[in-house]
Amino acid sequence: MPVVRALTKVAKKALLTPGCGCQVSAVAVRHVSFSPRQVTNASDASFHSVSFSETDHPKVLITGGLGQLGAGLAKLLRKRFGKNNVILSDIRKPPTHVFHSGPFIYSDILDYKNLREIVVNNRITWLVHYSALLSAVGEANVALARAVNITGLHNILDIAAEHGLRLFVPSTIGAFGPTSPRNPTPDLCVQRPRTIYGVSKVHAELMGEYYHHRYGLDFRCLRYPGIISADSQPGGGTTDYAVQIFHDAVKTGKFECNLKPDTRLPMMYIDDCLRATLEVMEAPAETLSMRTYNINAMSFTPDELAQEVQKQLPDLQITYKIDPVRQAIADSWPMNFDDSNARNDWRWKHDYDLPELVQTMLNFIGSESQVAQVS
Ligand SMILES: NC(=O)C1=CN([C@@H]2O[C@H](COP(=O)(O)OP(=O)(O)OC[C@H]3O[C@@H](n4cnc5c(N)ncnc54)[C@H](O)[C@@H]3O)[C@@H](O)[C@H]2O)C=CC1
Ligand SMILES: CC(=O)[C@H](N)C(=O)O
Repeated sequence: MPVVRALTKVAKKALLTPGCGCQVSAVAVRHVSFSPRQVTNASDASFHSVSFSETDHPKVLITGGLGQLGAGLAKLLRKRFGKNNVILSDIRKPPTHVFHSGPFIYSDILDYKNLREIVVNNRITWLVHYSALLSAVGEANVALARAVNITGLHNILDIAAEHGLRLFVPSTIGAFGPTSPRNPTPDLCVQRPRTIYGVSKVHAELMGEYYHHRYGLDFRCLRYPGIISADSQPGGGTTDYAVQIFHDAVKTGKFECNLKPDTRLPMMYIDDCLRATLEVMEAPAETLSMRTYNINAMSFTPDELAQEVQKQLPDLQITYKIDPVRQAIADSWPMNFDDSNARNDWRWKHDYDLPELVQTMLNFIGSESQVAQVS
């Protein structure tokens, strides 16, 4: 098999070369990295990488940037690294305010050559890979979820390794399953998820860690809980109810919940999630004892969330109409997340607990709805 032979030859060469990706220091890792795909495609494989010393700031590409989290992350990173150093990308047309807030580019993660062109032409040094189909939409379209979440990830990994990028791929509480310890769920335990979303995320964790050890890829991964945001809509997950309740409470005073009242899941306000992402990306490599970390902030049930919202909006009426697909998923996920390794290694600390989350969401959505009524 020529592919295997070529790989073996190059791997041997790399192992004999000082600074091979296997046991090198963090600095060397950034300078020497290679991708199996480039090696097998090009006979004169040159292991190009852009080192951070060439630029003052990282040059960041965010894939899947028009979802719930991407625009918020772009805003945070642009504040830190400059507007033009952060490129948002997606396959959808950006809304006007996003289009005018900084560089946006079309990028389909299933198109390997186009991705490579973007990385090369823009001298990208950090890649934040947000494209994915989430848990509920993934179950509704398994073939597409498999393509985007698994084939797409392979493209991302190869391009990141080939160009010496620092790569962030989020994982999720959904990477665990019914046989995992659920209360609390530690970083290292049985992971046998029952959704294509979860399976693809375990695959991403393992592939990223493998590329780190095998090729020196600077892979970093956080397992996010359900993320709650006021100014962006969730993309079809099991935890979406915890965003929708705020919008419905303010707009109609009624909310129909698709999970049972006692379904406990780990959750986090978006500002904490995005800050954690920046912090782990900036953490010195020697502080990271692992490449995949749980992060957490709070854990609540629909009933507990509704009671907290009712402290501010006492007339809110809650009814329950259970979605069997989402309920089965939620019942297999962690109830509480143990994030002590993140807290110890790189000093992760959340700012928002349930009362602050509820106050912040209601303030934001309430003021938006007042503006809408005036105009
Ligand atoms: N929002 C949450 O509660 C959590 C999110 N995560 C992870 O964080 C990441 C971002 O999540 P969200 O923003 O909530 O997701 P989302 O579902 O809101 O957005 C995903 C984006 O990926 C894009 N996309 C789909 N196919 C694509 C393709 N072929 N090429 C390029 N882009 C494509 C979509 O157009 C969409 O804008 C995902 O990887 C997700 O698994 C993890 C745990 C919790
Ligand atoms: C927790 C997640 O990964 C996401 N919000 C989902 O519910 O699918």
